[in-house]
Formats: sequence, C-alpha cells, structure tokens
Amino acid sequence: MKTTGGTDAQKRRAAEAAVEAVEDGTVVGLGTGSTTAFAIRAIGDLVADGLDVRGVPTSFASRELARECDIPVVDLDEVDAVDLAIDGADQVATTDGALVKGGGAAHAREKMVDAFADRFLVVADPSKTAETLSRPVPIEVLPSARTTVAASVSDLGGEATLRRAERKDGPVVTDNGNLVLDCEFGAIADPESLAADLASLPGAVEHGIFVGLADAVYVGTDDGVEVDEF
Ligand SMILES: O=C(CO)[C@H](O)[C@H](O)COP(=O)(O)O
Repeated sequence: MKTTGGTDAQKRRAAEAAVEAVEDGTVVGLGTGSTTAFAIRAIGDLVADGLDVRGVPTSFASRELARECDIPVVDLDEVDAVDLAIDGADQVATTDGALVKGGGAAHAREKMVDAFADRFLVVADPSKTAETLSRPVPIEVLPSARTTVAASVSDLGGEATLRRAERKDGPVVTDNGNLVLDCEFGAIADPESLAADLASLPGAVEHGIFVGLADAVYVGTDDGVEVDEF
C-alpha cells in the first residue's frame, strides 16, 4: 500500500522546508511515513541545537523515531493545543489540498492530530500530486466489522480489500488493534461527500480522506520546494 514514487532528496527538501515553520516553545504534531521521518530528524537536529518543542506522535513508529532524535514526546490528551502538525500523504489534490492518507495505517491518529493542529503542513513529492484523488482509500475497521464495512463500501460503488502484512501471515493490525480495508473507488469526484458516507459506516473507526484540513502543501522537487497554501 505504500507509495514510494518520489526520491529521498525530494522528500527531504519538502520536510526540511516545512520544519522551518516550527517555533520555539511549541507543540508539534509528528506525522507518519518516510517523508515525515525527514521532518522528525530535522526537528531532532533543532532540538540538539537548543529548540524547545514537544512532539505529539501519530504512530508507534513516529514515537520511536522522535525518541531516537531526543524530541520530548507527549500524547494528544496531555496537551491543550497542537501549534503545528507536519505529515505526509499518499495523494494530494492540487486544487484544494484534499488528501488520501493511511498508507502506513496510521490515519486515525494522524487525523486526530492534524485536525486539532492550528496549522497543518503536508509534505510530499511530485509523485503524490494529482488533480483528482484516485488512490484507494484506507478504512480502519473494528475487526468484527470488516465484512459489513466491505459490503457497505461495495454499495457505495467501491471495492474493499483487506490489507495483508508483508512480513507476517495475516492482516495488518493497526496501532489501535484494528484492521484496514483498502477501498478502490476509481477517480473520486466529490471527496467531501465520500468522506461523509464512509464516516457514517458502523464499525469504521476512521477513513483516509482528509478534506479541508491541510493549510499548506510542500512538494519537494529535484531543485527546490513548491508551496501551495489553502
Ligand atoms: O498516511 C500516512 C501513514 O498512514 C503517510 O503519511 C503516507 O502513507 C505517506 O507516507 P510516505 O511519506 O512514506 O510516502
């Protein structure tokens, strides 16, 4: 499910440009994925130079990396505000900054942190951008809801596939102990409407469509960074 079309240099450029927005004394949401990992490492470098920040990780993996980088970490329920969140995406709509996320199965916690943040910056490479979202939409589901949610997805015109683990027999289990259905809808003409439909399914914990949340998208290219504000 991971999308790895961009180069590390592109990802790093986007991440390091976004990290320039991190201010002293703030709480920063730490997204998940290979692009955000560059941002977490860059924040770690600033912490080593004396920057005072606390990070709110969105996954086991981002928590581990933040700790490795000596970034003090706190849970979302321990802070009154998240000043800035930096997170990656599997696909970014260039028109309005709508996203498909969840390639790392972390979208439930990512959505909580990204939505709560005063400002949410997306970091991406050019392989992620599109005029219309069309990537399969991950839905985190309670284990016993996987067949009922899959049937509802089919009623909505999609096709759900249980995400399987690459290095173990069986399904991917999220950090929250749930399963993930990757749901193919083809081109998504109205992400807001599909998001509302998916949010209403009993047993669906969270889906990977992020509408109206991104404040800016940083796209790292081979020779710079393009920034779109929304
Ligand atoms: O949504 C995500 C994890 O749930 C990631 O942000 C998304 O998959 C992008 O990852 P990468 O930067 O490795 O391509």
